[in-house]
Amino acid sequence: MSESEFNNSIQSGSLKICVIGIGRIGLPTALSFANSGLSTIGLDINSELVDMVNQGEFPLKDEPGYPTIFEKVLKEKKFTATTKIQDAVPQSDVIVLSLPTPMDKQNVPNYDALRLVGRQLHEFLSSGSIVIVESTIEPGFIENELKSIIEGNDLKLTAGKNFGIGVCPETANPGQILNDFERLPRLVGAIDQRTHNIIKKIYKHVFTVDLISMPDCKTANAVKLTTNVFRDLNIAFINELALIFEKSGIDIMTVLEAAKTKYNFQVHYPGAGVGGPCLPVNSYQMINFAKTFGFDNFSIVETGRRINESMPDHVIELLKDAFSESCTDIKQSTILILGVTYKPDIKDVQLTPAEPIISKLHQLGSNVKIYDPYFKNSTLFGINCESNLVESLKQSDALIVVTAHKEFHDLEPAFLKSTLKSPVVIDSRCIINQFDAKNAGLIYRGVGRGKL
Ligand SMILES: NC(=O)c1ccc[n+]([C@@H]2O[C@H](COP(=O)([O-])OP(=O)(O)OC[C@H]3O[C@@H](n4cnc5c(N)ncnc54)[C@H](O)[C@@H]3O)[C@@H](O)[C@H]2O)c1
Ligand SMILES: CC(=O)N[C@@H]1[C@@H](OP(=O)(O)OP(=O)(O)OC[C@H]2O[C@@H](n3ccc(=O)[nH]c3=O)[C@H](O)[C@@H]2O)O[C@H](CO)[C@@H](O)[C@@H]1O
Repeated sequence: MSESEFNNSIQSGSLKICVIGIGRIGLPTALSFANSGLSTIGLDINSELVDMVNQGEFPLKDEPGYPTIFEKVLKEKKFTATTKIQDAVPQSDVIVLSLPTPMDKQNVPNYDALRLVGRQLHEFLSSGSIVIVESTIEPGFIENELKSIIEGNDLKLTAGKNFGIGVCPETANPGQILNDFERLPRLVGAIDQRTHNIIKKIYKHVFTVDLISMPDCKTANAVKLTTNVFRDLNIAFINELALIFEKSGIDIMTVLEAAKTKYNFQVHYPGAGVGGPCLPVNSYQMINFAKTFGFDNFSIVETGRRINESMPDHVIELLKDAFSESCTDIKQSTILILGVTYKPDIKDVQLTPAEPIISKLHQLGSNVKIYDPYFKNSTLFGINCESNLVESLKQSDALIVVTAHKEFHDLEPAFLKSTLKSPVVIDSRCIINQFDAKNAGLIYRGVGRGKL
């Protein structure tokens, strides 16, 4: 299709969209496309997910606004899902890739899903189509790998000639994706100007947010990584500062609240570690990217990762210190983990720091309980999660706040003192007032807080 034909098909609503990967990001993306009036097919290898969606059950309960949009586009028959790429891709004009880009156990980024789908697109992509990669990838992956995979060796497809490829990196934040889709600017990069212009027209039609033109795909992907690695590093700085302040009797939260008054201080908070599918992975993507240019040691990013990955150990050290004060033997003790998701108020445990904390407690011979409002009556990390907070506290020798869900902010020290078997509280997110904790008779340790 020519640029003007794409424009006409957007306005007439005849443009056909296929979103490949309808997970946390891809499903809301597909629904937003459908909600803009464009018929959209969601493609996924997870047949249970596809069946669930086609039966009208929305899987992302923690994404406000989307259950309503989901019902609307299903009723309008603007959205369906399938596992069959051969049914979805040939009839689509625009293919959006929202595929996972995880890392392996050695922290090496894994782009196999994109490579596999790239080979399938070589087989099923219709001439004149546009491929838009929303997944978070290293700069250059499109230009140096994916483009050639889709082109293949039979000259059937040539990028810039009979198909276009570009990127619009994801910027949404789990738990508030709709809000972010309606608010946050999006980056657009492509292999040629025509594709760039078409992608901008499509995203302006669907998301109505500011679109920031980048000179090419790799620059757009570089911006995406830069912003998240910047965040990972800043958190590492505050985490290491927290260790120093603990020894010097300075309260990190008091420092941060005051520092926030400086106009150019961007506040970050200490914690049990940095989890999620973004920040840890994006830092290792950046490290991997640097290696391709001979920077075998992107030292500041690697140091930041080491600090953030050491925080679960620090939480365990705080527990050991508190147990030495309460003369509790960590072996055979029962420890309650409060909050197990990687960040507050969403149901997602990807790379959560709770996992290494739990594993280390088991190695020390402790019995671990989990209470998380998003995982009641579930089994996580081999543990049957608790469904009743009070009962869990009564059976526990210590409490570790790992993830500060909204509902934990009201926990009163006196209540904890009266319910815990022994009054030990490790607060990795500093949500409990340490003076109130002391006055209530708790043996309290907070990340970044000296002993009172
Ligand atoms: N989750 C976030 O907060 C977030 C934020 C910004 C960017 N991103 C990026 O967006 C991309 C997608 O992340 P996500 O969180 O939505 O992942 P996800 O795991 O929630 O969803 C990915 C989906 O792709 C499907 N899939 C995997 N291989 C497939 C294949 N070969 N064909 C079809 N479907 C396949 C999976 O079944 C899954 O449903 C990643 O690159 C991630 O880095 C995620
Ligand atoms: C599109 C995209 O890529 N969006 C990202 C997404 O990132 P995300 O979903 O991974 O969430 P994050 O908030 O970054 O948290 C990650 C981990 O870091 C811990 N943390 C956080 C802040 C802090 O001060 N101290 C901490 O210790 C926290 O507990 C958690 O484990 O949303 C962020 C806005 O929320 C965005 O900025 C960020 O670009």
